[in-house]
Amino acid sequence: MKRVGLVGWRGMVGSVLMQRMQEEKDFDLIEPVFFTTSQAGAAAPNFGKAAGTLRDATSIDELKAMDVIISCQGGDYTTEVFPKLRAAGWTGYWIDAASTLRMEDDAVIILDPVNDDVIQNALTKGVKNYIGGNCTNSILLMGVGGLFKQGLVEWVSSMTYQAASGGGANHMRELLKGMGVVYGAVADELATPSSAILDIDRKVAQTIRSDVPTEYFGAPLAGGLIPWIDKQLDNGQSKEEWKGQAEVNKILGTEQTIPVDGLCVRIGAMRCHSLALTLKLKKDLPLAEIEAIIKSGNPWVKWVPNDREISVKELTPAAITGGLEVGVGRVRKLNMGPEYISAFVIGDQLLWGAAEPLRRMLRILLDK
Ligand SMILES: NC(=O)C1=CN([C@@H]2O[C@H](COP(=O)(O)OP(=O)(O)OC[C@H]3O[C@@H](n4cnc5c(N)ncnc54)[C@H](OP(=O)(O)O)[C@@H]3O)[C@@H](O)[C@H]2O)C=CC1
Ligand SMILES: N[C@@H](CC(=O)OP(=O)(O)O)C(=O)O
Repeated sequence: MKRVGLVGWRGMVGSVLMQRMQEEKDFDLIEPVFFTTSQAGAAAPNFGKAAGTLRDATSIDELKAMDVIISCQGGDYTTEVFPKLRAAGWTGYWIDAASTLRMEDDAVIILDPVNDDVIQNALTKGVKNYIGGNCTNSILLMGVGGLFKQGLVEWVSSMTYQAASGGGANHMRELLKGMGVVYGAVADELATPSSAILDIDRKVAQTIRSDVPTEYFGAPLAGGLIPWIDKQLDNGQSKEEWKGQAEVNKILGTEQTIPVDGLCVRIGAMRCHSLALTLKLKKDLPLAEIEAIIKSGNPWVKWVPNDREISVKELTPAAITGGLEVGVGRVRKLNMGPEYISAFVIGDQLLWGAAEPLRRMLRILLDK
């Protein structure tokens, strides 16, 4: 049985991973060893299998004893520990949620329903580093990967609506606190049907400007949005926007770069990222054929017909959150010409966007 080191298991991505591993009975197939950066020596969690005590996640000797390590601990941890571990001669498999190693030549970005061929090819070549993609890109490809796989996409513009969870647990809390602060400021007026809506609006605007907490997001998110995610690059893109083209092409293993660009925006959803896409296809295909190709992309595509009633019910964070289905809808031809189509893609960014590709990579290794 393979010894699998789990680092970052109690964080947000890690907790979702543990939940999925229990659901899929992955613990039956491995000897889990739990690591920590803060509580070494304390009792390890029991996810259906006793695992002794927590090991020190910075101990290269302890880590070296693992066949596989899955890290959801974050980029700083990877930067600190991974090079030391390899330098110490460790040849096990490293599976990671953090972006640190994604673009390295000796690493593969994993999203097996889309790029199993790339993963299998890398395994054959002896590649040992398998890194989860950026959540937005993974959801984009889980949604409309079928069109990419058939070589039909000339370019895609992706305008995103990204959930608070992309920042982490504290960001989700800040969003909820902010919602509470806004509501609290006008609770009395709301309880009084005769109160003037413009007075309520003025009070809400003032509250958002001055009282909504901004410690983690740096700007008020409740009742608003933030049109920038991640660092600023010299070319005017945000780092999140830069990842689009870089990662999508690496995931697909394209020989000729497919342009991917757009604006990434944080909105007040909890854990569903959405993308409004404009795709330029290489040819004018009937909508029915486009639908069939998108549906054939993978079994988790949830096709939503371009119908008002169904879209507002099925293509929303409320409908999609907590599940593995990736909603794809609002697909129609655009005024720009017959090769231009729109699509709205929505997925739970903690599942396909973070934990699930890591879990499935472990399974691929166990089945090898
Ligand atoms: N958030 C996301 O949507 C995505 C995140 N990722 C990547 O995954 C990595 C981890 O992200 P995320 O899970 O959000 O990070 P978290 O901040 O939730 O967890 C990271 C670590 O913080 C420590 N920690 C300290 N206090 C607590 C606490 N009260 N509860 C739980 N853990 C605590 C834990 O380490 P210890 O047990 O050692 O103390 C934990 O493993 C990052 O590199 C991120 O880039 C990738 C894709 C999407
Ligand atoms: N940056 C993403 C979340 C994330 O962790 O991305 P990455 O794994 O590329 O750092 C967001 O904020 O929604």
